[in-house]
Amino acid sequence: MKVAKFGGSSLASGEQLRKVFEIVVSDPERKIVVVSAPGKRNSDDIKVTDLLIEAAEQQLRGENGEYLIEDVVSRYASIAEELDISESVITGIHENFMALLHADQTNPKRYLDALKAGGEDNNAKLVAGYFQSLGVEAQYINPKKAGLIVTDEGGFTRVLPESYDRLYALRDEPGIVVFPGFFGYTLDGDVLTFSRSGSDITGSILANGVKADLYENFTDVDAVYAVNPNVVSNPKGIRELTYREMRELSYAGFSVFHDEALIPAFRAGIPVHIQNTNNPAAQGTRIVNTRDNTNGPVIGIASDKGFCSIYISKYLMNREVGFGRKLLHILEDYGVSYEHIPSGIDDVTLILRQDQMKGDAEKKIISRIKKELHADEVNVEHDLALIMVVGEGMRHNVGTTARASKALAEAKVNIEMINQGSSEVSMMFGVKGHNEETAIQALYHEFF
Ligand SMILES: Nc1ncnc2c1ncn2[C@@H]1O[C@H](COP(=O)(O)OP(=O)(O)O)[C@@H](O)[C@H]1O
Ligand SMILES: N[C@@H](CC(=O)OP(=O)(O)O)C(=O)O
Repeated sequence: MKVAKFGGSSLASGEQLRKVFEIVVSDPERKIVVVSAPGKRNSDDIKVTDLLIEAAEQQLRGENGEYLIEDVVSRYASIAEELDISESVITGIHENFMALLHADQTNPKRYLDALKAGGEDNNAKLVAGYFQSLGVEAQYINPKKAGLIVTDEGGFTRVLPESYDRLYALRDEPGIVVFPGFFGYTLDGDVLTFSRSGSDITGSILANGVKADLYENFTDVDAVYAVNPNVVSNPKGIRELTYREMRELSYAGFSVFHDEALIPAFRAGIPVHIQNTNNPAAQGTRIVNTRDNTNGPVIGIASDKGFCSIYISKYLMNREVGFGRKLLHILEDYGVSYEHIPSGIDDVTLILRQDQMKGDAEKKIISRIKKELHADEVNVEHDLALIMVVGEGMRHNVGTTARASKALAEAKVNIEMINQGSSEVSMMFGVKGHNEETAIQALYHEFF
């Protein structure tokens, strides 16, 4: 049995849905179909999810977001029209979105999540209706009915482990199950969405729950490429990646697959296959536990912007018991998490996502570090990009760091920090945000 997830780009128009249908029915093993909300039809388009977020925010500001809901509904209507799906389906979708828009706003986060989730929920109904109209046994199944139970952990949606056992029963449903991605229900019956692009997570949870043989993730590229194809043209496609490599690369910026979507499939030993809806004959990329051929030290290079670093220096920091704890406690007081902590004898650097520093949080954090920890020096650097060079082969190859540093030096990119850390499959370089693309191109040409 296979779980097939289709992303927003695969569901943006009637023409795309036709391709999805052909793919699903061409393999009887494709039993569970997870869908996102309609995505962009071209590069200037807006995703349905973004329209829904804007509509919710307008309502919460006391403005009227109804015109945005009309835009959203017209997206479903044009798909339905292209595919000759009964108008009553669109009437139902319109009513549902209007009810969500005018729902109780006492808890703004819950209100926003419910409206956002409507994008995938209504799309699953539309896709199931389309499959039925072509004479195929298919049904929409709601995550609450299926038992996809989630919880809110400090603002992050996490699946509850008991969901997996409940979801197993989906195996026995008749025909094809069309399941909306991106959200689940709390034990109290509230809708909670995963983070953006979270339908990949739903697909992985379902693959684990039904103990699928394969989790197929259909998108709009022939493969996961060694670098972001928007930064280097025609980059090398990757045939096989390990879970660990993909986890590092998706965390560090490969937006093609959500970084939280690997763990459920990985825990159940289910391989993930990333494929192209627009070219299903292409080989795609398989994500597996181990791969035989390491093909040189590096398999991919990812990057992400929007980081800052706090450098703290204090003579004899290494001898001071509790220094790290006190430092991290200050961050905790402001609800700030860290990404990396490279350290030396007398110094430590905290690398954080800059957007967490709301209001005067940064000022307060710095002043407390200075006062409470009696630091000799505290410096903040903004607008950093982190570049992750990843590959299982790195463990067996000598000189990879030297090659990377040389390539960056030749491209005149100053390395702000290096962290080889405890991960055996990656090394990280911090560079100024404006050097990100130059750095990626230089590293790509060095290793590929
Ligand atoms: N290394 C990479 N390999 C392939 N695609 C990548 C990579 N890095 C970023 N991308 C981008 O990810 C996009 C696919 O992800 P996404 O837009 O979320 O698709 P979907 O609509 O299927 O969810 C590609 O079109 C590509 O622009
Ligand atoms: N529609 C949601 C969830 C999702 O997974 O979408 P996509 O498959 O288009 O990345 C979002 O835009 O975040």
